[in-house]
This record gives sequence, C-alpha cells and structure tokens, in this order.
Amino acid sequence: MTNPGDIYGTMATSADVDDISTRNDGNCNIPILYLGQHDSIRQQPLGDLAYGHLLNLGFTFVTAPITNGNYHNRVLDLAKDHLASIEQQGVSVNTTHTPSIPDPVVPPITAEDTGLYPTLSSKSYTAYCSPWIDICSPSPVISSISRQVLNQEVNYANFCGVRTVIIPGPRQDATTPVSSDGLARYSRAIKEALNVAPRLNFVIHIPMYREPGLEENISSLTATLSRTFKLGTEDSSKAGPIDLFSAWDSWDQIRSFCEYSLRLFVGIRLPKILPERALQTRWFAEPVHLISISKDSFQLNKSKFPCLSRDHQDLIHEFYTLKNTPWVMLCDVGPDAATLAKASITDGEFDLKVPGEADFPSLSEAHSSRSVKTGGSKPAVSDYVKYMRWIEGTQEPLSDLEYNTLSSFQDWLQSPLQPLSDNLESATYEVFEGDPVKYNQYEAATMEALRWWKKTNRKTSSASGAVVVAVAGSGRGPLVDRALKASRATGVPVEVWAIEKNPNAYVYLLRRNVLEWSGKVTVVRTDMRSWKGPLLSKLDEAPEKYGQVDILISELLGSFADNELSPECLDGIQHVLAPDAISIPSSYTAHLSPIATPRIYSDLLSRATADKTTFDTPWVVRLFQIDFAAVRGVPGHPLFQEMWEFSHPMPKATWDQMIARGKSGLIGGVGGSMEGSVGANEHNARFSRVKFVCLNRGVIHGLAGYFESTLFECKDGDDKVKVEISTHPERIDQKSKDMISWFPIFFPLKRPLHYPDDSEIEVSMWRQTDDKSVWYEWMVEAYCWTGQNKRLKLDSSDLCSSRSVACKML
Ligand SMILES: C[S@@+](CC[C@H](N)C(=O)[O-])C[C@H]1O[C@@H](n2cnc3c(N)ncnc32)[C@H](O)[C@@H]1O
Repeated sequence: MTNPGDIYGTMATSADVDDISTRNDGNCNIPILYLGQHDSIRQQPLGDLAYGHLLNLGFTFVTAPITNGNYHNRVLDLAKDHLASIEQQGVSVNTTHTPSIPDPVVPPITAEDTGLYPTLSSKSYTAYCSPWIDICSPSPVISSISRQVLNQEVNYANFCGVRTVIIPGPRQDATTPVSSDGLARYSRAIKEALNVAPRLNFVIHIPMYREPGLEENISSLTATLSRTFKLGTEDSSKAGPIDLFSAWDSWDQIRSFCEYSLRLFVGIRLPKILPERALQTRWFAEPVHLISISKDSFQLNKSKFPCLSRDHQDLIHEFYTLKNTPWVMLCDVGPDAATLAKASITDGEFDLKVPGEADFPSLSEAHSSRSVKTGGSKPAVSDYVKYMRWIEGTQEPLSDLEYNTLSSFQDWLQSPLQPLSDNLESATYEVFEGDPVKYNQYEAATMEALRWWKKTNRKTSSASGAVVVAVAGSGRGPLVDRALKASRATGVPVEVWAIEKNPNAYVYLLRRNVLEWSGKVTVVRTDMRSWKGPLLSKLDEAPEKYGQVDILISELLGSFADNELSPECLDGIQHVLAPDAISIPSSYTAHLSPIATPRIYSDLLSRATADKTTFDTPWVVRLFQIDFAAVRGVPGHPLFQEMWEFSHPMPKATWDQMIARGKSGLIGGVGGSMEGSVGANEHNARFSRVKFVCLNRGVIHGLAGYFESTLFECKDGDDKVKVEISTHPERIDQKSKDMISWFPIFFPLKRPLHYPDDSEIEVSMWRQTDDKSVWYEWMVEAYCWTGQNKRLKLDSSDLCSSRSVACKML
C-alpha cells in the first residue's frame, strides 16, 4: 500500500521553488499559465508604468536586464584593448598560456552600468544575464571576461533581492573538441556562480535542439571581436546534420557538474518544428522552469493572427500537468521600449478582452471568417497574449482527485509501509478505504470464488455447510464487508473470520461486528502466522479443536507486490487451509523499467548527507516527471519487464521443504544466502536479470517498479474468468482503471548511469532473506555492440542494497 503519510500536510519537495506558478483556486481544475515577456534588446528594467501596462495586458512577469549598454561597451573596450596588447607582443590571441600577460580584470559594475536597484518589487523580477557573454568562447580571454561578467551580474542581482536569473545557455554543444572544451568551462562557471549568488535560482536558457535560428540573436563577444581579431571561431559551414540530443547533452553535463543543485533549472527554447517524441519526453523529465517561445515559432493563420501548431499546444498542455508548472515566456513579440514608453503616456494602446473560440479559428475557418485582421498589419502583442490565454483555457481540466490530491503526490518520496512490524493508524486505513476500485475487484474475485465453490459442489470446512472465509490482515474490515456482500450476491452462505494483529484495529473490528455485522463475524487478534485456524471446540473445552479455511482473503501487497512481506505472511497461515482452498490473491508479479528522474535524484542527493540510507531505500513515489530509458515494442524486451512471481497456496513440495528447514532450527535469523547457509525462507528468495533496449543516449537514475496480481482465476472449460489488479502503466486501465491504492516504487542508483545511442541496459535484481528480514539488491549495467558477437560493457552501477532498511519478518 502507498503510505498516505501526511496526505493533507505539506507535499512540496525541497526541490520546489516557491515562486513558480500555482494552481487556479476557482472551480475549474485548470492550471494557470504563468506568462512572461522578454525583450532581448531591452537595456533597462521597466519602470512602474510600463511594467503595469504589461501586467494589464495579461503578462504575469517581465524580464529585467541586469546591466546596460554602458557596461557592455566598457567590457567590449576592455577585451579589445587586451587582445590588441597580446597581438602587439606577437602572441596569438587564442593562446591559452600567457603568463606574461595576465587575463584582464573586469572592473565592478557602476551606477552608470545598471538600471536595476533593490526595490519592493525586486523579488518579483526575473533577471536576464547579458546575452553577449560567451563563456564557451574559443578565446581564453573572452571566456575569462565572460565568466567575470556572469559573476558580477549574478552577485549584483542577488544583492538586489532578485529570486530568479536566466542565464543564456552555451551556444555550442560538446560535438567538437573545441566546444567540448568550452562546455567544460561553461559548466564550471555556472557552478562558481551558484556559490557567488547563494539565494538565486538559476535558469539555463537553452534550445530544445539546435534548430537554426533558435539561438540568442544578440552578437556574442566572440562574434563581435572576431571582426577585428583572428579568434579561433568554429567554421559553422562544417556543421553536419543536426544532432537532436546534443543540447540536452549540454544541459546534462552542466547540471551534473553542478551536482544536481536544487537551485539550477532549465529554460527550453521551443523550436518551430517540434522534435521526435523521445526528445520531448526527455525534456519533460527535467526541472524545466520556463518554456520560451520566440515570435518566429508562431505561425500566422489566414486572418494574420499568431498561433501555434497542434503539436506545440499539446506540448504546453503536457507540461501543465506538472505540479511545478513551468512559466511560458514570449520572446521579442513586442512591445519594444519606444512603444512601451509611448503607451505609458497615452495609456490607450492595449486592451485585453477574454478571447473565445472565434478569436482562434482553424486555418480554413479563418479563411472565410469575418474576423480577418484588418490592414495586413503585424500581430500586436495583445494578439499573442490572447492566444496564449486561449491555449490556457483549452487545457483538459484535471479530475477532482488529480487536482485536489494526486497532483500533490507527484514525485514526492515516501518511505514504504511496514505493516508487519508497525501498527497502522486509523487515518491510514481510512485512506486505503478511499479507493473503491481495489475493493470492487476484491469483491468480484470473492464472488467468482464462491460461485466456483458452489458450482463444483465442493465440501466446505464448516459443519453448517457455509464456506469458511478468513480475511487475514482485516484492518478496519473493508474486505470483510465485501466478503459478506459477495455472499449475499451469490447466495452462497459463508462463515467469516477476521484475523488482525493490530490491537487497535482489532477493537474497531469488534465494534463493527456488534454494530454492523450482527455478530456474524469471528474476530481474532493474532499474527496470522500463529493462528491455529477456526476454533471448533467450545472456549473451555479441552483439548481445543481447530477447523480449516476454504477461502483466504488478504491484502498485504506493496508497490512491488512482495515488498510488504505478503509471501512470508501467507506461507505462515497456509497450515490452516483446506486441501482445495483458494487464496485471494492467488498470485502476484513484480515489474521494472529503468528511468531518468532528475528531480527525484536532486531531492535524494540533498537528503543523503543527513540520512545515510537515502540511496538504500526503495521509495514509494507517484512517479510523474520521468522519462523511460528503454524503447517500447522490442520483441522479448518490453519496456516493463517481469522480474518474478509468487503464488498461493505454495505447492506441497515447497511447503515440505520449508517445514524441513524450519525443523532444522534455521528459522529465526540465522539462515539465508547472506549467512552462508540455506534458511527456512529461502524459497521466497528470488533473482532475475533482464535486458532493455535503448535507442537514444541518456541517463538512468534508478528503476521504476510496479506490480500485477491475479486475485482469482478459473480456467475451467467455458467458465474462464480472471479478476486482476495492476499498477503496470500499460495495463492498469484494462485491469483496474483508476486504482490509486498503490504508487510505484523507485529503486535509486547512487550515481547516474549514462548510456550511448543503440545500447542495452541489463538489470539484475535479487530478493534476499535471512529468515528475520527481507531486502532487495539491484544493479544496472550498460552495454553496446562493437561487432557481430562482441559487446562492450560501458558502465555499471554499484550493487545497491536495501539491507540497512530491510523489512522485518519478526
Ligand atoms: C495493507 S493493510 C490492509 C487492511 C485491509 N485489509 C484493507 O484492505 O483496508 C494490511 C493489514 O494486515 C495486517 N497484517 C499484516 N501482517 C499481519 C500478520 N502477520 N498477521 C495479522 N495481520 C497482519 C496489518 O496490521 C494491516 O491491518
């Protein structure tokens, strides 16, 4: 079961930033679009009037440059003078070692260099670093100057109280030796800047992929100075085909360098043509703080209104399902500084009415529409804003459950429950009981089992002829309710026993028996493994006589099926079962898939110093902002692979073996493979190794785990029936749609594992036991083929183990 924890408490992870867009608190469950405006040539932060105009227009934030043209010119002059003096000394301007000519020092920012000052509204500013800096420059001098500028700007923005600063991303990726050198310098500079400005959130502004025209449109220092000096600029004419994942590679390198800082985010520039789905889902998993859309990414429909393609709309809607919804920033859609200044005076240019469908007709409708934009003029900024607000309104509303509860759980780490060693609280049971799907499936399974019992004319274990049903681990009794309901529905009489070890839940069950079940249920407080079976003799009669159970109902499943020790508990109660007895569930399987989940990894890293078991813990988590590493549809290697299965009741041979091992005194924490001997619980140990196929290179942060369970199956003749529950992402809708009782489980890796294009990932997983506890061990390896029969191992995780947080059997 998922730990509901403090379901009504604070859900935000430490990875959250508190100033990102929040949800609408109106009646419609639609996230608000946090819409911003960026003007790449703006020189000064906006004054209050101009800022107010943009807010009235429908924007929620506006970017502010940290420094102005004066500063730019000063830095440019400094760089020019320095490069000239190097040349005068007969040294190449690209030389990396100039011991006799130290790098120039950029003088501090002066009052003439900036229009940004600490004010009451500084906190709401989103600062934009100078787009002309070029830390990746092949010229060491320009790289050094750019790094100094970055530090001065973020330091000053931090002083002013700004919360978020956008930093232009590297202009090239690590696809050539020159730019890989630049990227290393860029990554290091960001790490340094994070230390320089300890309160700022950093957003690296980078294209989704290197679509031509998507880069910063401001000339970099390198480009400007290469008109005068022979700087080692790269020959762009040699550029090969676009490598779709190279920009993501750069981002991955920067954040890895910065050790997944919780203050480091990415802002993705949306291209005109969206890339393949695999790259979209890759970015979806990243800590995307903003999505920027330039004027060029908009199309004009026949009425000359700006609009985005259906794919762009879908992508924005997808990002808006996130709890931490990214901002959307419109770049260079106007108004420019001069127009804004005019508008501040006349106060008449901008009006904003709420747009409707008619404002955004399809292309064909637009052709014949009355609302053709007159004058053939360029779209006004208000057209862009109206359009984005229209997109906001066309989002699919979230269901009440998703909106009010589930979205809070996105990627929120919970320690797995230990219902065997801990006693749950009433509120926890109450949360379980809030999921009707699970109980409906249990009721359906019980009805089918009773029907089968009746149809096959089986002897029951009771003197009255009623089928003896035991609910093992009854909690507050919801499965008892469903068993009684199933009996009424099928007309098959039952004798119900409720077995529960939690002393508090036991009291609740006794009360329900009197008030609701008319004393028809026998409630027993015991560990099911010590229960001797239904008591047949009178209380004071000696010797005591015990009967058997025909149908055993239990719900002891965890997010990975067996991780809450269902196998061990059900083995322990098997001795009370009649020879033909049915167990509901009759079997369950565990499934895995390797995933990238940068947000969760950042969260884990931040906890790891205080809690040494962070990376040993298989976390229960509603995995949401994730990307699956493997591809779907590879025969024999599906995206989700089954690791193992448990069935109940266990076969006689296994039972005999378990008894024999127990008799040899091994039970009680001395047996098991890690103790160098075979323990009594050894039949519940498992091992599996599976292979996943990956097309595009990427990174793995851990393994996502799911389960499926057959509650009841009848394979007889024409009466085939199977009642199941599942959290398997590809099958949950078919088997138990909308079931929310279990979130997935996440087995983390201590160190992210990178894999190249066309590689194979092999996952080894063990279920280990030493007779007093159960734990998992997991390992991930990456391989690629180097010849027809030759594979090269590229990387491997450590052997990870949850033994330090093992589930206790005793
Ligand atoms: C996941 S809860 C399910 C409760 C209830 N059947 C429901 O569906 O809401 C598991 C229950 O089994 C009980 N339990 C776990 N191990 C047990 C054991 N060995 N003997 C008796 N009860 C056990 C726990 O105390 C808990 O009440």
